[in-house]
Amino acid sequence: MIECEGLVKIYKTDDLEVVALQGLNLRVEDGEMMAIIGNSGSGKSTLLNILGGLDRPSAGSVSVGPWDLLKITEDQLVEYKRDTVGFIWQNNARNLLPYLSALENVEMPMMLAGKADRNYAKQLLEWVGLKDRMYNKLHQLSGGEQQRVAIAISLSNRPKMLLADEPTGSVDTRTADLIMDIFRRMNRELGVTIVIVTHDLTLAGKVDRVVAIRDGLTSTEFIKRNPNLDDGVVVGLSGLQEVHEAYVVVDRVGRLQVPKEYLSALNITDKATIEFDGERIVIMPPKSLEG
Ligand SMILES: Nc1ncnc2c1ncn2[C@@H]1O[C@H](COP(=O)(O)OP(=O)(O)OP(=O)(O)O)[C@@H](O)[C@H]1O
Repeated sequence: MIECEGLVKIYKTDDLEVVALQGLNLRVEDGEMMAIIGNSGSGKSTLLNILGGLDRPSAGSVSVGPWDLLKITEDQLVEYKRDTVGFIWQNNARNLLPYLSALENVEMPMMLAGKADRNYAKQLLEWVGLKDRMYNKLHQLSGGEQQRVAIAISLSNRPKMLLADEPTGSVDTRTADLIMDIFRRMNRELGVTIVIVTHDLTLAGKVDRVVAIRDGLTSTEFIKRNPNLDDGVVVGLSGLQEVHEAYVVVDRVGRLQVPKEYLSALNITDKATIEFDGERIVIMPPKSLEG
């Protein structure tokens, strides 16, 4: 479904260039539900905005299904966003209309797209657990309930891919669990491909595959050892590693990212020695050329 290779995004301001993505590789299969984690500023939102067609890549290649997002025209982009992508943000509720009911809020984008479908709108609200609240005005709903209305809206165009940027960032743990259950259902029953960007490792631990981004590059992949086990409680990165196997990502030309803390522990700055002993590849500080 998603293929990024050597994806680069440079933000240019008057006197500054920020390289937010520096040649990122990522592949997401059709029907997969996965998470992207990474420190603040590592490029997660940039990647999601590019995948959602909200921002243009600078170089490299990125495609979603049949769409090449580097070459796509403005008109095609409108079509792509309308038909392929569903988007969920942390504070979606601010994009909702408080004086309309939950149902009217879900119907509104359908009407704007010329595809009004009251029954489907009702079904979506039922799916997100708001069957009994669909006629309530938005302002009568709690923050968590509003976030679920937003999820229903993101599915109203029957997207093939759902992109969620910190979807549980402003709700409590119980609501976060509920939202994850909704995602899982949408993924399993409707086959929607789901990409979740999160800081929350507990949340990330609930999906089968987690990709970590560091400095605008995919650095590590965590793959669940037993995908049939739904969710053990994951606490911190070590928790993630208990349920998931961690792999360093090696790109097509053999590049991989060595964690900064390993490099600084060995005082490796710009060069290293690399040796192959038949079984392992060993990276060491450069050998002195003298003596
Ligand atoms: N519109 C912009 N103009 C200039 N620089 C930007 C812009 N958007 C993002 N950046 C920079 O690009 C880098 C990646 O930002 P991005 O928002 O993708 O990170 P993130 O991993 O989503 O962070 P967070 O978890 O804090 O949201 C950062 O250095 C950021 O300052």
